[in-house]
Amino acid sequence: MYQSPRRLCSALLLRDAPGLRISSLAPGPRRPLAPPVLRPRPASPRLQAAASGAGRSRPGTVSSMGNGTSRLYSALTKTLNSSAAAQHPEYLVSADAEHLEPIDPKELLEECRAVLHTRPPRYQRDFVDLRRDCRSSHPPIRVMQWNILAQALGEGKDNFVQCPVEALKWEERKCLILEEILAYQPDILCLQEVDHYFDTFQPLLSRLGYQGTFFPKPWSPCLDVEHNNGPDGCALFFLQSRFKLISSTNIRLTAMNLKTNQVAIAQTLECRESGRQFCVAVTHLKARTGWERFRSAQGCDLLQNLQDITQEAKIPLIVCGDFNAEPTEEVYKHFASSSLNLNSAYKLLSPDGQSEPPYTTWKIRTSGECRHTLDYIWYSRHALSVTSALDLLTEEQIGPNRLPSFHYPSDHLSLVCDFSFNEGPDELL
Ligand SMILES: NC(=O)C1=CN([C@@H]2O[C@H](COP(=O)(O)OP(=O)(O)OC[C@H]3O[C@@H](n4cnc5c(N)ncnc54)[C@H](OP(=O)(O)O)[C@@H]3O)[C@@H](O)[C@H]2O)C=CC1
Ligand SMILES: [Mg+2]
Repeated sequence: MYQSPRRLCSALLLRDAPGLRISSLAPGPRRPLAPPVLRPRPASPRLQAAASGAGRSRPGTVSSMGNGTSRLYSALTKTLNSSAAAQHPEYLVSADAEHLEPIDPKELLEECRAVLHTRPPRYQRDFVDLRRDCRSSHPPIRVMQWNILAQALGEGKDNFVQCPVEALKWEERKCLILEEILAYQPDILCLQEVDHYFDTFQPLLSRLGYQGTFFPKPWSPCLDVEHNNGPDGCALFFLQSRFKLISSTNIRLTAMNLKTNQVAIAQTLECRESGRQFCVAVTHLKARTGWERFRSAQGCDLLQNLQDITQEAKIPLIVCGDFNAEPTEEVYKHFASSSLNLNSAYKLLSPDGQSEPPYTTWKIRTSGECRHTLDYIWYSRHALSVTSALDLLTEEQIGPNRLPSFHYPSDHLSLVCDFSFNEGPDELL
């Protein structure tokens, strides 16, 4: 397959030919690139998963011990029964991850692919190399931003009129989401619309070596949906092998001095390799047209909180979010011109580095087609550099029925960037 010099290796190896499985994890640019391995579809994908030596664990991810296949099978099937969290709405009480056995990411990926074997091939997205002069001696920090679509909203409220209900079945959609996370292997994962934290993402991701935090919306619209799985909210995960948690703040955003239904999580982390500290935040601002001033006020409140947490920008910052705002909106302009000195990472994919992508979400509702740029990864431009970013899906790949679909689990695309700390005079704010 041809790849332009700026393209790095294929990230999600998902064009399964009939009778063949493609198996490999997606290394980022800092990792040696292994081409996809095509091999015959095994009689038992789960046995194959246990036996497979293809792919690589990332440094810091844990390897399985003993009978990985059966443990993994039980891990995944356990998450299929998700009513427990809805029956026990102690949303802020975390499961005791210490007692859960580690999972090998390769095995979980194979397990997901086995569940998804009837789905159409997923599309490949490539990392675009943005390194100008990368002087960092430490491995980059990979950050994923993703509104994964709350299950209750997708099935009960969103009205994706061109998306068949079967495409939204949680048992399979969950595996599509996990497959995407496992393919890109982020060091930091910032999610919105998470309504399966305690029964799915927290237990599975903690077994992959992540530490997670969840902050639900106070009045989640999910709770209005029959058979909901609890409130949706923001979740922030980081790899414990790479970072140490220094501080964590759950923020209920205010607008015009009133508490709102929108939230954020901000954490200060320390890199274990370099000892450098930085702050990462995740948020999901108020949706819908007519709420532009409200979003703007929420953005100002978040910026104020981040000023305090970063000690007036002394600590480098990464902010991920579904801002529900096009770049023309006031809240975007507040972020672009803040004294925190932020840049939006995905602008760097444009030829002049000045334009946001044409869309990060694309869906068809009863009101018609909704194609918008709403999701962003902001970063401290003087302290950090974006060394690569995952390209978006093309219109053709997204398809005429748009998102979500049988081959993509959310109406929002994931954004993934690799960051390095600037070394030298640039890092001074
Ligand atoms: N019980 C109570 O007293 C209260 C209950 N509520 C509940 O909360 C809800 C509002 O919550 P709030 O957080 O302000 O919600 P938002 O307006 O922020 O939207 C909530 C979700 O709806 C999605 N959405 C956006 N546009 C549409 C659309 N056109 N059709 C369907 N879904 C859409 C958004 O997805 P995306 O971001 O991907 O666009 C978002 O995740 C109320 O509808 C009510 O159900 C709220 C306050 C009090
Ligand atoms: Mg939504």
